[in-house]
Amino acid sequence: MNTNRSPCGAAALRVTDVTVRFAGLTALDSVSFTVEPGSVHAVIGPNGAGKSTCFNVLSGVCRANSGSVRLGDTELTGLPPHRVAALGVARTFQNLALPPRATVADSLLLGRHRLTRTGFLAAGLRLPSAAREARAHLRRVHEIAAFVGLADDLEKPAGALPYGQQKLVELARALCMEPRVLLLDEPVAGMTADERRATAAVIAGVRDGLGISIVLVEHDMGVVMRLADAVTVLDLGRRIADGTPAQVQNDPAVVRAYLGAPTP
Ligand SMILES: Nc1ncnc2c1ncn2[C@@H]1O[C@H](COP(=O)(O)OP(=O)(O)OP(=O)(O)O)[C@@H](O)[C@H]1O
Repeated sequence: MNTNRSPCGAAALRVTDVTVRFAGLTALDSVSFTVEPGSVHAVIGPNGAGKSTCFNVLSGVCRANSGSVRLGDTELTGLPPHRVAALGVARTFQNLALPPRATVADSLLLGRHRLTRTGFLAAGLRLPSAAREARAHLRRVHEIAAFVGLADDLEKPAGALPYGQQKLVELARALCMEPRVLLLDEPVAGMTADERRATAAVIAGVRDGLGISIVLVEHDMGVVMRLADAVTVLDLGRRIADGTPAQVQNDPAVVRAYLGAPTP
């Protein structure tokens, strides 16, 4: 697969002092962390820690009350989701969001939509430029499907695939947007052990082979500890630890947050 397609090269994703309040509840309290280019950065924490809220801020679904999110020199703060996606931050969803009857190929082509230059008039008139562009997108869809291991499933309805493969279709669709940063919301939730292993290998391949930065919200600590280069731990909306998997695993504040032990 051509691995040199990220639009504007490597850039750090900087989250600075982000605060989100919902009617009196502070879901994120001045949270900061930096996702280094080409790394897997996990955001973990017990239930209600603020992980989904953080994810929603990064993807533009949720507006922060204060603080900023920047990708390299580009300000993402307050932009709507489609603008954030256009600037190179793609996301997958915790629950599958695939059109059930569409084939895998069509689902992946949906991911190419923002990169399509030909207007609907040229496409409708079947101009040669439109046909050339459509062929190039289809070629790329085939490359990405092969990269994630879905090459033999392109003509199947996405909704008929086993659950683990449907999640891979979602991941492949996000890759079809040629992102610089990929936000993965619980990518292995509900999977069998084999599916978890296969998906973890694909995620590592995306980082190592494509150089795309990945932000991972995941409850499966085995996957987090194996895959992540860095981990930010949230508890009750606050960042309580930040470091390598080994560092945060041994951090007393993290142990307390997960075990619910009282703070001395
Ligand atoms: N739209 C909302 N309105 C009001 N409160 C919200 C909203 N979204 C989240 N919250 C609250 O904000 C806090 C953080 O929630 P969030 O879903 O971000 O945590 P989480 O770490 O993703 O939890 P989980 O692991 O259970 O999914 C929780 O107390 C939650 O109830």
